[in-house]
Amino acid sequence: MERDPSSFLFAGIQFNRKKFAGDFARFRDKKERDDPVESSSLLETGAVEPEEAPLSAKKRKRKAVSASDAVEGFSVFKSSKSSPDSVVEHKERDEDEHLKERKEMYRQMERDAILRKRHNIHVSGSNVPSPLQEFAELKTRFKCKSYLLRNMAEVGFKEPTPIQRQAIPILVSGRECFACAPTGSGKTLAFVCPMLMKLKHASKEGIRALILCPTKELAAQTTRECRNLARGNKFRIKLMTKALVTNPDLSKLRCDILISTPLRLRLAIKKRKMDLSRVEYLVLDESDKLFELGLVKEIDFVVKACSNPSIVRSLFSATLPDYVEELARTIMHDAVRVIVGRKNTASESIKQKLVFAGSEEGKLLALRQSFAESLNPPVLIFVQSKERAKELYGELVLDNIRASVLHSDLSQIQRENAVDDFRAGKTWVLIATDVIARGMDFKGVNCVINYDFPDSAAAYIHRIGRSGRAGRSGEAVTFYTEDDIPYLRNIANVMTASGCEVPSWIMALPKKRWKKHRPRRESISTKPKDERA
Ligand SMILES: Nc1ncnc2c1ncn2[C@@H]1O[C@H](COP(=O)(O)OP(=O)(O)OP(=O)(O)O)[C@@H](O)[C@H]1O
Repeated sequence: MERDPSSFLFAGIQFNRKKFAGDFARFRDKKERDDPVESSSLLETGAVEPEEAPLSAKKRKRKAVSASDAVEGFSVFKSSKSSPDSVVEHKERDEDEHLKERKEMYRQMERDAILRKRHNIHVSGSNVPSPLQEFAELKTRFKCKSYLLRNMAEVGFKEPTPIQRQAIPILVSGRECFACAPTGSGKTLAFVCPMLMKLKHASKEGIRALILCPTKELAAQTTRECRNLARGNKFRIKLMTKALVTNPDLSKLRCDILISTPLRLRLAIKKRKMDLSRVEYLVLDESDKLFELGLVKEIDFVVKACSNPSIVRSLFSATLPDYVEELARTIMHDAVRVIVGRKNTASESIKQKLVFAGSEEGKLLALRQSFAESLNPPVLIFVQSKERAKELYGELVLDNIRASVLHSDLSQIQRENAVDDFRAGKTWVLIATDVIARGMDFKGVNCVINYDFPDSAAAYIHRIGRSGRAGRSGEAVTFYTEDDIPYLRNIANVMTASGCEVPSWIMALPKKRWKKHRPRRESISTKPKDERA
């Protein structure tokens, strides 16, 4: 028997149209009267529709529903939850909303990608929060309090730096993050700002946030910066000083933010039973240095002591070796990785130069010549040991150069004075060991001189990063002798990566796996060799 082509809707049902012709006609008439759109269109469509078809069918359905708006009692019907039509309508609206949301999400992702590209921000991780276009978004998107925006504006922060654009939304959203961005690019604000936002207001609930820094100088500087940004709020921000560590009541310490070096913190936990179980926010600043100092156990101890399950941890540095990333992944949960520019490169605003000085005597001559001819203070000079810092200081004082010196043999007060005098412009030259190579923010250092060749590429990047900060230009001069030539290539690679020219013979040197390079050097002195002590 030939099948009636109009009966496909009833496929699988044995329906004798001839026998029930009268009922069929009545049914058909009624359906067409009640629902003209639906009846004709549905009957015309095939059983299998193309991909877009459900949408158009939905639109048609909506039209049909709107036709019934005129039906008496419709409003009661509409409000009835049990009505199947209302359920369908809700479902459709939800689907529409969902579709709109998805479209908006894709548009936002596109905008985020453009912004990240413009600022050289690279991210990896799931659902990374959108970067900031401007600081004002902190208020609209994250309800940042006015005092913080005011304080940032007062210190002259007009727009966020790349690391701030990305790291702040990540941390404020409660996500963990490890970040690598050039020296002087504003990483401190990138972790202090979200910390203040998350803490909201002062509270006496134990220690709520903790920042670990590799040196006392950097811890003091970070404390000052936190206090400046928190002005107008009653946050209690404490620096872990020697006096505080020896305080017998340390176990009862209540503060919103504590800033410490790992060793002092370990002492405080072990000897004074300091409680870190309420810490909501942990930052490891200069994280690679913290791990490099042989402090992996200490850091692990601190991370475990911060046992609050909702803690947000973050790692920041201008250099992030792979092993630190791996460590970060082991301690962090669903962290976002943020890299600004290229990983482990120097700031592009620094003009870098290599100078062959031949011998130790040659270095002193070259330095004196530079002072006589071209050096523009403030100048920061790095040497490889405290003994050499003292020797060079002795020489420069003879030349009537207004210099100060900073090394680990000095008392804390003497170290602070050396930094303060240099900051205040009372001294023009600061001679130092690597103790201040990391994180120290001396505004307007014109030139960094690596009097002694740095002992690693990371040390080089951080040392020269004391100049050329916050978008200013700077200069870095690195002296080298015969002993340093095997290690030149590693520095040259950093230089070329940040756009500086390097003689081709240096680039042709063999690559060398770099362990610490700290050769024995002749003492710094203009005295004849047989007269030296
Ligand atoms: N948004 C901003 N606009 C202008 N200046 C800023 C901004 N954020 C920070 N700064 C300034 O930039 C300088 C460098 O900032 P910061 O010390 O945080 O750099 P950093 O990235 O931590 O550097 P390092 O790797 O050497 O530790 C500081 O003087 C700081 O006040």
